[in-house]
Amino acid sequence: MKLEEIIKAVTVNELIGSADRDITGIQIDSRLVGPGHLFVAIKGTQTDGHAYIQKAIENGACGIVCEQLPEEIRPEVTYIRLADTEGAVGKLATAFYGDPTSKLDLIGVTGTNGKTTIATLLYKMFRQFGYKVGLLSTVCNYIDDEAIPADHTTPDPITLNRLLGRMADEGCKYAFMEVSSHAIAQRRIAGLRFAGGIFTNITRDHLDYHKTFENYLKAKKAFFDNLPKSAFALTNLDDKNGKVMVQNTKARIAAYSLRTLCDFKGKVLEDGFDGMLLDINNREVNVRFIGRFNASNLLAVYGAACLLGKPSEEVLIALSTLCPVAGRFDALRSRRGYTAIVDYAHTPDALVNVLNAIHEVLRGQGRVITVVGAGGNRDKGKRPLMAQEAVKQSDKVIITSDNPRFEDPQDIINDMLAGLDKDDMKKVLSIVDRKEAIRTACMLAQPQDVVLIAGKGHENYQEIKGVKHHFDDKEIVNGIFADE
Ligand SMILES: CC(=O)N[C@H]1[C@@H](OP(=O)(O)OP(=O)(O)OC[C@H]2O[C@@H](n3ccc(=O)[nH]c3=O)[C@H](O)[C@@H]2O)O[C@H](CO)[C@@H](O)[C@@H]1O[C@H](C)C(=O)N[C@@H](C)C(=O)N[C@H](CCC(=O)O)C(=O)O
Ligand SMILES: Nc1ncnc2c1ncn2[C@@H]1O[C@H](COP(=O)(O)OP(=O)(O)OP(=O)(O)O)[C@@H](O)[C@H]1O
Repeated sequence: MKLEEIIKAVTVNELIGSADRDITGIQIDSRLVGPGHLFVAIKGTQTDGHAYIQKAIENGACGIVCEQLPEEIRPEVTYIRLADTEGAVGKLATAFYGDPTSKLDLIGVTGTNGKTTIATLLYKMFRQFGYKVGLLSTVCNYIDDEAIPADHTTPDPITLNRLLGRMADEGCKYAFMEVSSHAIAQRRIAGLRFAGGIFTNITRDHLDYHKTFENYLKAKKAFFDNLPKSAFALTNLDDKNGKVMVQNTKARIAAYSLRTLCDFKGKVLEDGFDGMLLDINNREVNVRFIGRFNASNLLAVYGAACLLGKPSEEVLIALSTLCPVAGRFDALRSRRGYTAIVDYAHTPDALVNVLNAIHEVLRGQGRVITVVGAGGNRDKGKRPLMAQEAVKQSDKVIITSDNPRFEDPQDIINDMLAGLDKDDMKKVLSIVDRKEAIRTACMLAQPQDVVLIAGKGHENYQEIKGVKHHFDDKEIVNGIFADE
């Protein structure tokens, strides 16, 4: 593609060299640059991409987008100076990858919890309806049935547009994506035209990055502020910031709730460890999901599907066939009679919700044994809160490692224990080895009990001192069940 076509997408302050060049790739990382690429220098959180301009040229870049020109200007390179490269890169990538969101309907899901669940269920549902569909999610990205490993909730703008470009080229009619607050703040989604946005909820999280809850809220809200008029903005009225989230949007507002009468109103009529009976807009549907928060997620899925024009009857039928997303309230039954639930509740609020859901179903007929940890090198403030919430609603708590990254797992456990008093400690064991912790919880369980394995057991690995080790909570539980 010609450079002049790409840079039409942004306001250029200064152009040095020819814009009549063929561009074969676009990069924000000099290490990925190849011959004929356009390199965009971004001031990041760790380093300044401007320091790598010469490296990018050595690797073959023929165009440089920057905020400050380098001292050495080379005749064989075109330099494009503009005011804000971070804000521009998404727009440049969108232009380079053929404006994918003009060819498919992109729906973004944002909020502290529920993004993966809702985006994945919409992807599954629309494939059931017979469409080719894309998914961009923390667990894995999909271009229809092709799985592409994910290393972010929302990828960097180049990867994001490349994936969306492939989805459009391969005939996907819809793409569902998780939109993280980091991605909004860093404008990874700039240049994309959304057909819809869904808000789940907002509670304390990611304050290591956003610093204050207000900044975190502002980042999420910016997503809705920037939706186009043609899009829908589907919000959750059960969250206290549900209305605030959409107050400045130009998009068509719709709402879902388990409490208030609105566009998509639901109610839990019956619940058990095998599923729930829901009432959605006065029609009953059996679903294979557990917990009120999942009823809320399913309402969002229902609402979004209806807003995308699917008949409500068809959507209800599809809802009844959907299965839980791996590791999201995954209930496993032991031959000894107890239930193990693997859930990636990794915020205090998610932990409260999961424990509430377990108690709603247990109705005092069994005990709850919780295995919980907290991730390393992230928001330390939530560690004592996780321990406190676990203790409040469990009969026994085993505090253990949970993706410690570069930190010493024992230090993280100590931060969690610091939130507990002497009485709390009577219920608590700490076992650093996560496998051993799960095994001990299962050993302690009696028939009727529930073992909750919570915390972000980072999908299928644990990063310990920077090295990733395969680790899958569900695999461990199935191994224990096999030995029982
Ligand atoms: C703190 C943070 O969010 N950082 C993100 C940010 O990188 P950065 O600003 O820190 O980049 P930097 O390291 O300072 O480098 C600046 C620039 O120099 C470039 N560079 C750097 C070195 C070099 O040799 N050559 C070179 O060109 C870099 O490619 C970059 O363009 O922009 C990058 C591109 O989009 C992201 O990959 C990176 O994510 C880091 C790896 C990360 O871990 N982010 C997490 C916190 C994150 O984004 N999480 C959210 C949600 C998680 C959740 O909900 O649980 C997500 O969406 O995944
Ligand atoms: N609507 C909800 N309200 C509160 N908690 C929820 C909700 N949906 C899911 N959870 C809890 O959060 C956990 C993570 O769910 P999910 O992966 O869907 O969220 P997420 O927003 O994608 O988070 P992440 O991107 O960090 O994985 C679930 O296992 C459950 O414990």
